[in-house]
Order: sequence, then structure tokens, then C-alpha cells
Amino acid sequence: MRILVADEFPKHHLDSLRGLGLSVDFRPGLKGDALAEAAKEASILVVRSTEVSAKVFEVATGLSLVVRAGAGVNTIDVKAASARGVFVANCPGQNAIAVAELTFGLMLSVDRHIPDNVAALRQGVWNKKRFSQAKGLYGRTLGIVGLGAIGVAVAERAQAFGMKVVGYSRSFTPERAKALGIERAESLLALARQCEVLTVHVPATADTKGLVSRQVLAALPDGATFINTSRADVVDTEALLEEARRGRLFVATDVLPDEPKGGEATFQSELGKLPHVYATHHIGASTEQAQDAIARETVRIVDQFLNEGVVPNCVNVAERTPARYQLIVRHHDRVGVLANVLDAVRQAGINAQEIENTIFEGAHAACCKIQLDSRPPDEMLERIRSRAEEIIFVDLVELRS
Ligand SMILES: NC(=O)c1ccc[n+]([C@@H]2O[C@H](COP(=O)([O-])OP(=O)(O)OC[C@H]3O[C@@H](n4cnc5c(N)ncnc54)[C@H](O)[C@@H]3O)[C@@H](O)[C@H]2O)c1
Ligand SMILES: O=C(O)[C@H](O)COP(=O)(O)O
Repeated sequence: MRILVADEFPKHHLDSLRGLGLSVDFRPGLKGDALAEAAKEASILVVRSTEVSAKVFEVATGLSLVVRAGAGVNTIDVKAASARGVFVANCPGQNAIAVAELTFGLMLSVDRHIPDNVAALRQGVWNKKRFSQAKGLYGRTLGIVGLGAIGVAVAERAQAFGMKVVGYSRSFTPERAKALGIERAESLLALARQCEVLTVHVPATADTKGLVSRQVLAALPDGATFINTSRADVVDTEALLEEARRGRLFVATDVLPDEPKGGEATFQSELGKLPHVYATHHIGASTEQAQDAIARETVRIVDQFLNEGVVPNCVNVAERTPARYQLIVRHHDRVGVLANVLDAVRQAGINAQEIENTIFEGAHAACCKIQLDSRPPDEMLERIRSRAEEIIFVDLVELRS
């Protein structure tokens, strides 16, 4: 079986993939049509930020699994993968510390104007007067949007800096806030109004597009810092540009609209050029530690997929299928028994959804659960029961909606 690794990946973890019996095609930098072409030969594809378009799923019919060696899956056409029954998995949390560290790097850089300090000295300018103007982080209020793996890692570090931390996140309960030792804001606007630094850590989804809206940015106090290490799409880009141009806010961002997907390119960023903006090159996850953890998780996912048939961290398995009923058939573990059961289901014109067959010790009996999208007629159940030499027991339960 062939695995295509289309982005940088630590060498010794490529060996771990080979150790799983895979033939490894390591071709970092592949993209577009070349990626689709190379994926034709592969059963598994591993990528970082390389875009995996619908075309890849169209032409690479042998592809079974795509692993995003990172957190965000917004660069993969997950819908196209789902339409073709291809699993998509990611490595959640494995790069959270690296991103939290960069977030603090940016926060400290803004407060102390470190990049401008350095640039001035490189140009032969000494300006202690200007660069001495810093507020300090201790005691200041940090707002965190998105209290997942990265948001929590940022909160922990902010507490060590003596900052007051307030959070806003989906499904963020008062109990969770208490457990983290932080305050909880009722809304994103309420959060923005009270913080001197706002940092965002949500995924790019249809729900989060423009989440940090013009209104939210306007609610930040004058002189506040806005940090984005998640995705450019989660912010109203125009409003952010305007705030940064006016110099009312200081912006630190690791992600930019239309940023290149690969390692090197020429790229003109309007936002990145402004004096009130410190922009980095989407390097949040790029520490050796994080890439090692990500690679280990990638190997674990591939291993479990190959050897146990399960896909850890799968992001595209239906949370809810159209199934409304579950047929439970305890049966003798013999050739053709399940085929006969499914034949009865087919003859009733019912669609089977998820099917699970569990074998008991000794391999004499098994229990098969078949989820059905409508209620089967009694005759169908009788028909299955009537094969007494094969069937031990048949039951039907209605699934909770
Ligand atoms: N700059 C980088 O290199 C880098 C590295 C890793 C991750 N990221 C980005 O950061 C994102 C977050 O990563 P993570 O590991 O913390 O993910 P995560 O899934 O652990 O956390 C995301 C949090 O956002 C919350 N959330 C989701 N939708 C929301 C909404 N509409 N409103 C409020 N809260 C919402 C979730 O409840 C969750 O708590 C990733 O999806 C990725 O886009 C960037
Ligand atoms: O979502 C992620 O994991 C980050 O954005 C990292 O992207 P990268 O793997 O391209 O550095």
C-alpha cells in the first residue's frame, strides 16, 4: 500500500510509516494538478497546509484516508472527501503549545516593539526614547476567543504572566471557566469591550467566518492589541485593515488573507506592510517539538487505520445518520447468515446505514446491529426469525432522535 506525503515531514517518522509496511512517496511541495496526479497511486495522503481540492478526490479513486498533519482542515475539501467515502483526520492539540508560545511572542513583541527595535538598530538608529514606551503585561486583561487546545494553553501562560484572563467560546460553561481559573464573557462583544489584548483561537468554519466582526474590533478599547494565530477568515479583513491603518489598534497576526500555501513565494500583504502590524509567516505550528508530536500522531492514525480499521480524530464521519431504527440480530456465526438478513432488508426496500457485527468467544455466535432508515414491516422481522437454523434472536429498537 502506498502513502503519499506531500509536505515536509520529519525523516525518522517517514521510517515509522515504512515500518508499517507502507511504500512511502515523500514529495513535499506537490500541489494542484501534480498532487492530484500523484495521489492516483496512493491509498493514504498526508498534508500540512497543502490544499487538497475536490479534483484530488475525483481522480484519486484509490484514496481511503487523508491525514492533515496539523489542526485546521480548512485547506481540504472535506465535503468532496465525504461524498467519496474518504476519511479525513487531523492531529488536534499536538501543536497547541507551539501556537500559544508564538501568541506570547507576538504579545510581548507588540508591548515592547521588539521587531522595530531590531530593525532600527540594523539601520544604525539608537532610539531608547521611543522604544521605552511599553505598558507591560502584568495585570492587563487578556480576552481569549476559543477555549480549545490552543486557547487553554494561552490562558495557562497568561496566568503565569499575572494577566487577568477572560474567555469566550462555544459551549463554554461557567464550570469550565472556574476550572480553568478564568472569567467567562457572555458574548464576544462583551469580551472585546473589556480587554486590552484580544487573541483568537477558533477553527475556520462557516460558523466562524467573520466572527471577529467590524463591531467586535470597534468595541476594543483604543490602543488595544488584536492577535490572530488561527485563520484570516475568522476576522473581518476590511475592518481590521482600517483599524490598523488608523493605528487605533495594534495587530499581530500569523495568518493573512490569500497567504501562499507552501514554503516560499513572493507575496504582497497589504496588512503585513502596515506600521501598526506585526505579521509572521504562518509559523505557529513550526517548532521541532510540535512537528515531532504531529508526526507521531500522524503515524498513530495511519497505524490504527491499517491495523484496526478505525480512524482516530476523523472529522468527517456523520454525527447523525438518517437511521431511525436499530435491528439487532443474534445469530450463529456461519457463512451467508448476514447475507440472508441483508437480503430481507433489501426486499423490504429499506436502506441499511451503520452495520456492526460482534463475534463472541469461540466464534460460534455473533451479534449484528444494523441501523435502518425506516421502520421495517413485521413480515421482514418474521422472515429473518424464520431461519431458525441461523438466527438466535431478533429485536428492533427505535433510536432516540
Ligand atoms: N498559526 C498556526 O500555525 C496554527 C496552528 C494550529 C492551529 N491553528 C488554528 O487554530 C485553530 C484552533 O486550534 P485548536 O487546536 O485550539 O482547536 P480546538 O478545536 O481545540 O479549539 C477550537 C475552539 O474554538 C471553539 N469554537 C468553535 N467554533 C466557535 C464559534 N463559532 N464561536 C466560539 N467558539 C468557537 C471550540 O468550541 C473550541 O473550544 C485551528 O482550527 C487552526 O485553524 C493555527
Ligand atoms: O492548522 C494548523 O495546524 C496550522 O495552521 C499549521 O499549519 P502548517 O502545518 O502548514 O504549519
